[in-house]
Amino acid sequence: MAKPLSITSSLPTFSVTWRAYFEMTKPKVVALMLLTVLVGMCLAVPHAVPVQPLLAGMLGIAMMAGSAAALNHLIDRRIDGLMARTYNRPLPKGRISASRALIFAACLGSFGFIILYLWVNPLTAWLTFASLIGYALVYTAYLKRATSQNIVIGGLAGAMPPLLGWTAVTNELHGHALLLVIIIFTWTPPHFWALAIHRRAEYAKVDIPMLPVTHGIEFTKTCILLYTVLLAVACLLPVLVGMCGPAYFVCSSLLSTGFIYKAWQLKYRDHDGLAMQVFRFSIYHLMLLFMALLLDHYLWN
Ligand code: HEM
Ligand SMILES: CC(C)=CCC/C(C)=C/CC/C(C)=C/COP(=O)(O)OP(=O)(O)O
Repeated sequence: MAKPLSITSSLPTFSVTWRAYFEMTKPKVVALMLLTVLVGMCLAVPHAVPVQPLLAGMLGIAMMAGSAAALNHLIDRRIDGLMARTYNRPLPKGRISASRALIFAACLGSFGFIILYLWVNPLTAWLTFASLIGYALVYTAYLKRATSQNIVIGGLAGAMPPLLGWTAVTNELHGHALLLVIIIFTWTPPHFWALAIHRRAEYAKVDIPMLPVTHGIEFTKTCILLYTVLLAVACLLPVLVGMCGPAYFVCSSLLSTGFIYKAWQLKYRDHDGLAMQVFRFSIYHLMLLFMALLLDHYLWN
């Protein structure tokens, strides 16, 4: 006898599949990027951000960043399947096929581009497209496997969001927006290398030339410390050019001191789990720094 049709039995499968697609967009990373987009938008104008570039800009940039992340999952599916941190991802686990992942990334990226092109401006659409190519193709498909400076050079794509927010509102490139890009660019190496120290053996196993694999852990710790000092200088630039006021100066100085202290500990007073503490600290550092930019902007103006 034929089984009765059940609508409820297909529901969990549907939600599991959509969760897998959502996971491919690296939602937490994109969420922090969107904060930096929002800050770029707010700092671009002295008054309130107009609603259309705000909503269409955030949506279009989120879709294109999510598309870039899904392409990263697609291109890296073989090595992801071999590393403990990533083996459970949708593609290596077979929860989504490669062809579906490609269609998903293509649709998400194309719709994001169209939204930006039609409802924001072509400059922002093309700059976001360049960031997508920079991350998904230049970094993931080439640099990641080619050089230990992979994340330094590739970091430029991830650093672009505040500039994208700025151009979404003004349709112009501005030096102040570039300072925000420089901050994220110098933040990326200590952010990632702290994690790479913890995951060194896994990267070595799959032949990915991350700095701790090619140059050793001590050298990487020195680089992290030097980059946190460079980041502290980069964080002062908005104050030096008169873009930010005392509230930002105080907050950013505290955050810089904390990050340098953590990096110094990692180099000279390391203990179990400290590398991952530094990685987590980096995420709070960037989040609080951009919130401080926002707070300062509305106090200062
Ligand atoms: C080339 C540049 C970058 C590299 C190589 C990189 C690398 C990574 C890696 C490997 C993780 C995963 C850690 C894990 O699975 O436990 C991670 C997590 C994270 N990254 Fe980055 N990152 C970069 C740029 C950025 C940027 C620009 C942002 C935001 C503006 C960002 C925000 C985050 C956040 C929020 C997490 C935590 C995600 C979670 O808990 O699921 N990263 N990053
Ligand atoms: C359009 C636009 C703004 C694009 C930015 C795209 C984007 C989501 C960048 C995030 C950077 C990131 C998480 C890199 C880690 O990749 P990985 O392959 O080294 O790390 P994994 O092993 O965790 O995948």
